Amino acid sequence: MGLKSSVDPCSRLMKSFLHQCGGSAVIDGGLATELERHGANLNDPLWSAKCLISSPHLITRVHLDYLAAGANIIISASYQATLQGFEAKGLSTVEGEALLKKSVQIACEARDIYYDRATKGSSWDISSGDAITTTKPRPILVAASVGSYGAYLADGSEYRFGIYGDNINLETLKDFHRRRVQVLAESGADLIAFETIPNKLEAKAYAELLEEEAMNIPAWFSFVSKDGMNVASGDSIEDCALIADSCEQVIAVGINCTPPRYIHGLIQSIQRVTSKPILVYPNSGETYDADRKEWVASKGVSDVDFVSYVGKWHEAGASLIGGCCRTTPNTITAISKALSSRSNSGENQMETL
Ligand code: MET
Ligand SMILES: [Zn+2]
Repeated sequence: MGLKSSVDPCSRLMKSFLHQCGGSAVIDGGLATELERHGANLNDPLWSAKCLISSPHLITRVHLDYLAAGANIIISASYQATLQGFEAKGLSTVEGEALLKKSVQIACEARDIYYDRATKGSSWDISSGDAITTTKPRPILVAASVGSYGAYLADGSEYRFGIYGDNINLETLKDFHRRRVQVLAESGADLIAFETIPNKLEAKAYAELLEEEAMNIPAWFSFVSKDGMNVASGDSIEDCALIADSCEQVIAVGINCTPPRYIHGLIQSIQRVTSKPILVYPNSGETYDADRKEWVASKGVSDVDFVSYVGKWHEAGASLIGGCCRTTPNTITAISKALSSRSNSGENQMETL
């Protein structure tokens, strides 16, 4: 199923998707860190997008693992895939654009494979030899990832400072992102996931691009915070969420790659300024050392701890919940179970959607 329609407003479509999911939807977990766990070496300016060239089969495998774990939304491997980054590797614009599209194709193919397996089920009609459909497939969306300008810089800017200096302004950011977003908007994805947005300026650049280029695709805006009150640059989360709120194509607003302990307060702040659905997909709580390009394990939370937050986040108003860096298919299985047990026990808040 898709979210695109020229008739219905984007927001109504998101609400209907959530309704079909039983009131809340499961986002997948960390993609890049899961690729690494499977042996990929992502110590490269392209990070997970390196696998688009070197090991696309691994990306398929991780998407399939997240689908098996219960994800309703899988996010493509384009977080750090930029035309500028591909060019620095000696690739042409045509080749770069093909790789962007490939990231979405891989996710769509994984969904097809998953649906195919799920609809066939495991039973067979002995007399005819036909497969008997035993499972009703759940709705699954493919989100095309767009990482921030800081992600392209590949120095952890989006976390560390969140601001890009005097040379970067609204127009520079729009110019930087324009073609990539246009290509992804035409790639067959159901929505664009603007991830790890570290400041107001970049949110504004995305909102203006979506409107000015009349891109016919819904989007979500997801911010990153290091203190539970502001986004990484120090801009307030409310100001950022307001920009998302005023953009018609934005179907959900939230937070990703932020420690679980900050999420509850951030949901409350976002809720004060928007009635759009709220999404959260925190990281494991570990810290990323951008100089050494590795995660420092000391402050992480276990899957059990992570999942103990899920009910609270849902109660506070988040209707799309998943995981970001260093979360795994196990985390997503646990989130999926936690959300469906809430929905089965009648605790989900359908009336608020
Ligand atoms: N969707 C991206 C990933 O999981 C988000 C990365 S946040 C630094 O790889
Ligand atoms: Zn992350």
